[in-house]
Amino acid sequence: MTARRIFGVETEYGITCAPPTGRGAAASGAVQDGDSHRTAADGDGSAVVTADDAARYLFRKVVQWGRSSNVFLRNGARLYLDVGSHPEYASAECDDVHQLVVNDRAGEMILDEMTEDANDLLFEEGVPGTIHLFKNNVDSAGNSFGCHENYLVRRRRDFQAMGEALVPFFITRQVLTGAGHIRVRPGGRAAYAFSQRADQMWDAMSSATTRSRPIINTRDEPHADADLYRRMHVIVGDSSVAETTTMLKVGMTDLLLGMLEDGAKVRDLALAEPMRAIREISHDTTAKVPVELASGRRMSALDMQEEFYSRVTGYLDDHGHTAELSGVQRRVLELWERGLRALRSEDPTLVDTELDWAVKARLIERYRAKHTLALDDPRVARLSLAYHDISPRRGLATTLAQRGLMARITTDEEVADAVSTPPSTTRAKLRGDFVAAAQDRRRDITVDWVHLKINDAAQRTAVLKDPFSPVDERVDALIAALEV
Ligand SMILES: Nc1ncnc2c1ncn2[C@@H]1O[C@H](COP(=O)(O)OP(=O)(O)OP(=O)(O)O)[C@@H](O)[C@H]1O
Ligand SMILES: [Mg+2]
Repeated sequence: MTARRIFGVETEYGITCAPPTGRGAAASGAVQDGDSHRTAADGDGSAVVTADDAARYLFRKVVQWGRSSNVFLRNGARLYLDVGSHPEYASAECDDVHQLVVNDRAGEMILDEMTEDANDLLFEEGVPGTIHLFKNNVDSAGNSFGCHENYLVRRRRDFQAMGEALVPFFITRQVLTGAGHIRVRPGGRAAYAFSQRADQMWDAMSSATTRSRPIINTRDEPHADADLYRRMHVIVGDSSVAETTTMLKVGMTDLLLGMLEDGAKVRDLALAEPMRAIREISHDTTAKVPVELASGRRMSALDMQEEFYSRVTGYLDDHGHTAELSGVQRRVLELWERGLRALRSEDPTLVDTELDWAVKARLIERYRAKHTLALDDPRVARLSLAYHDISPRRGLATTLAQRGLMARITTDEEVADAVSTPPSTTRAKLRGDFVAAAQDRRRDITVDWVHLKINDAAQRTAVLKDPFSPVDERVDALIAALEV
């Protein structure tokens, strides 16, 4: 059996309040306002709601019931407003990639409902504008925000070495899992790139997040038994719109981690200049231009991803794991291989309903051809932004999926269910049940990834150091105490 692993994805969302033109952000020229102190203004100069204010409207109901803008939900996830006014949804702990995609999509649904409520509130108060939420990584002011992946790994002395083996993987996987980005080249001309996030990363590994923007954050905060585990906190990925891109991003990383945890070494793929390579690779949409390795060898991102793919599949075969792979793991490997083939044969149609960069490129190219537009035309920028708008009405993903232009692996029913139901196989189940019981009985509690506490005279607390366990008698007792 491939080892069971806990993982979770945190997504920060872009937020803006578009001026009221009645046409929605995609058509109205909305920009994302990342600067909370700036007041955006529409064409005739009338002020509209800042991103900061929009975030406050968004969280007003949450603050009413949770008395905080940092809450844990019935589905085990965390929802909060961090600095910089970017709403964040941190998925519940999952132990299966499909389950993770479902919990992540439930987060979009929760945030979309909050957006609709906030827009109703704006309307009621006579405030002009429509709030939009974007699952992307950069706003029009150039501010970057993240999508972090978390993987539980066993604690061992060579965590740093494992991280170093992963850096070239994370730098090159963007040719498969990048969200696609129209960037402005020096000199002002627009060009398509694989990743929104690549230009924003400054460090390979570091214990700080925002200041240095490392690929892997090495801060030691396992949210689990610290004697046994570490949490690999990956900062570098683009947020994914297509479910299949999330699936591949997390699934391929999980399989590679399994191989490394089992003792396999990947030392020969270290890059000479990782932070230069990450940008060059993002900008080279052929994925075939070589970059220099520490060994002096030159390989392209495509060569390197082919190498990672063949090492992972070779490892699985050699250790008899291939036959035991789950359905979603097989799907991950199949898409990984097909993505590589699409790049090698320069045929994006092989993946243009599944990998964000290809889905988006196709959308943009068709639109440009139909209206004879340059890549840097503002209408193309708005279309590209609307790809990330989470609203099923204003955003494009739902329509693309309905037209068969974007693949899905979940059903609407599964996602709707996961709005209020935690994953059943991990610690998230205990947290979700506890939160639900407290909400139903209007009891005051304090919760984080590890702790569940009833805020009464007795201050009963359960400490859940095992993220794999969905059952715990102490939590049953806590829930019983809530119910009396
Ligand atoms: N033991 C664990 N191993 C791996 N992932 C975990 C574990 N416990 C929780 N997670 C996941 O890690 C993520 C933590 O999200 P959170 O936003 O709280 O991150 P953080 O790094 O602790 O804090 P911050 O975002 O404030 O820096 C969640 O998606 C959660 O499901
Ligand atoms: Mg977070």
